[in-house]
Amino acid sequence: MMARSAVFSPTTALLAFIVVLAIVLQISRKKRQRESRENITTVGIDSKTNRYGITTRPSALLRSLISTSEWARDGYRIFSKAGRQRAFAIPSMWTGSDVVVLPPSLLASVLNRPETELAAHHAQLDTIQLPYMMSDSDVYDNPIQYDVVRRTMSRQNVRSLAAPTAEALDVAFSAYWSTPHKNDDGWTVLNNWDACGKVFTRVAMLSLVGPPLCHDEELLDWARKYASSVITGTAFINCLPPGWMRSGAGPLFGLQARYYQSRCLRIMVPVIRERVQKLQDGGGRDVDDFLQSTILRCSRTGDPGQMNPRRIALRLLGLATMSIMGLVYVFTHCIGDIYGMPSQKREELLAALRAECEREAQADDHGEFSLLDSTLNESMRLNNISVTSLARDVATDTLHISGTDSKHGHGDDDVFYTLSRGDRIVFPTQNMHRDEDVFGKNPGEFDPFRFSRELQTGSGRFDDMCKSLLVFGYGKHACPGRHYAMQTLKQTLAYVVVNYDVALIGPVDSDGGYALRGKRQTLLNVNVPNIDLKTRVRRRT
Ligand code: HEM
Repeated sequence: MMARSAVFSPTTALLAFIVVLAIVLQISRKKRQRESRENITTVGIDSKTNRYGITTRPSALLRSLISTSEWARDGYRIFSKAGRQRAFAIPSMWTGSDVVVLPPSLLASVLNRPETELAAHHAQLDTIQLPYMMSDSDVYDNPIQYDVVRRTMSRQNVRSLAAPTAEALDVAFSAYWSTPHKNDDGWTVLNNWDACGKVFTRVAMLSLVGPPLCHDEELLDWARKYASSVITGTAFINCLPPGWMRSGAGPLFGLQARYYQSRCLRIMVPVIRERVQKLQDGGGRDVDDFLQSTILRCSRTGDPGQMNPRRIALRLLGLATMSIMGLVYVFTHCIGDIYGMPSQKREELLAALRAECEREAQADDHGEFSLLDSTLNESMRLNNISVTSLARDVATDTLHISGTDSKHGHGDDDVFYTLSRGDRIVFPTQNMHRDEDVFGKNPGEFDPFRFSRELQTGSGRFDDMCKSLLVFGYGKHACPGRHYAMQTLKQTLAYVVVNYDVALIGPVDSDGGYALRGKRQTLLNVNVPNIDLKTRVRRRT
């Protein structure tokens, strides 16, 4: 009773009222944007007028916190599907106005436009809100570390990372997935998110900062916490309306991340300083790792400020965060998908995966596409980090985009969209990934054989499926870490399947499957991961 009355006290109610009022005023005062765009219907507001009224804008933006997923699904069904390919818009608190959702047919022509027309930078920063979490703006405004990823993690180069990654995985699983928590019956209870987080932090830090830093347990712990707090901080910051409310309250949500960042820097900077010094003294030419490549890239700028060890450490920490969170998000969902399947199907899949791992271990030549890839692709297809993605901002006063509409079935009509500076465009990736016309029947179901089956039929549809799988983006800003990410995910999945029995803890259906499988919560544009899911794991060998 006491706790209840404290929550609903008059002071709390007044405070809540003031906060809501401030949000409404802030949104209402937002600079006048064009109320409606020709040829673009806004889903989520009065469909007859397709216009915002005095109260509809704040209310639509507030509703976007819980309705974005539903609006994107409706918009995709009505406007974007293959038969139609029209753009639509959805109100979003993220931008404090509408975001324009373009149809899949425009992917290639739009995402390869020059930055002077459609800019990725600001929209990407808004996706992970780094300015609130990182103390040096040059790190994200001038991301020269991306060049190092492009070069060292190319398809050809990434193979050399497989052996050290395998070693790191063995150390990580032995340390984090087994004793000392083991019960008498050999099972260990783990929090899925944390347990996978620890494994991937170790692996990612090995590839990015190398020894001795990647063996420092304290640093690994801070780096994992930093990555996690960037994700949570971003989710909350994006729910604040842009403008004074976001810039005022955003730093508070970034405080935790900044604290973890300072702990990481305290450990990283002295080691990086030594490396920089060695290089400046003419030594260290024989060292060939990601850290060294980053230092060399910084030195090539000719700007002494780029050789600041703290700045270099932040560049690596930013990349580590992108890697850790991407890998952990994908893998925790994959564990949920595989071990949440109905028991008979799960056992069939595990047997097939283990047989494949055994074959691959013996073969010199690894298959181009395997059941491991198929399982991971299928899980990534179903578990998008966000509802819409690949955001870009219009960087010219007016941008014309031409498309087609085949609504009436009489061939394609040309359609022109006119966008203004600052308008944000996105693609409906979550709905594209669940499109029956592309991925076949039961597109909402986890079918780990889906991709490998299509490949075997040789129908050619497999190529279309892959082109429509946008987990790593598309075009010139597509993820440069994707080859490394896929290789590492594959190695990790093989390791778990071969070495562990895993069971999800939670309600079970009559078919032996996890009763809550496929249930997702979405906050604004982000699909919130289930960070409370617990598993029981037992070493098989
Ligand atoms: C499963 C893991 C990962 C996923 C799902 C993922 C996803 C993505 C996506 C969708 C983009 C494109 C964003 C856009 O177009 O706006 C992207 C960009 C990027 N990713 Fe990843 N990523 C993952 C792992 C990694 C790793 C391991 C690294 C580096 C070691 C990395 C580094 C980057 C960088 C630097 C960019 C920006 C590229 C640019 O703007 O030109 N990612 N990632």
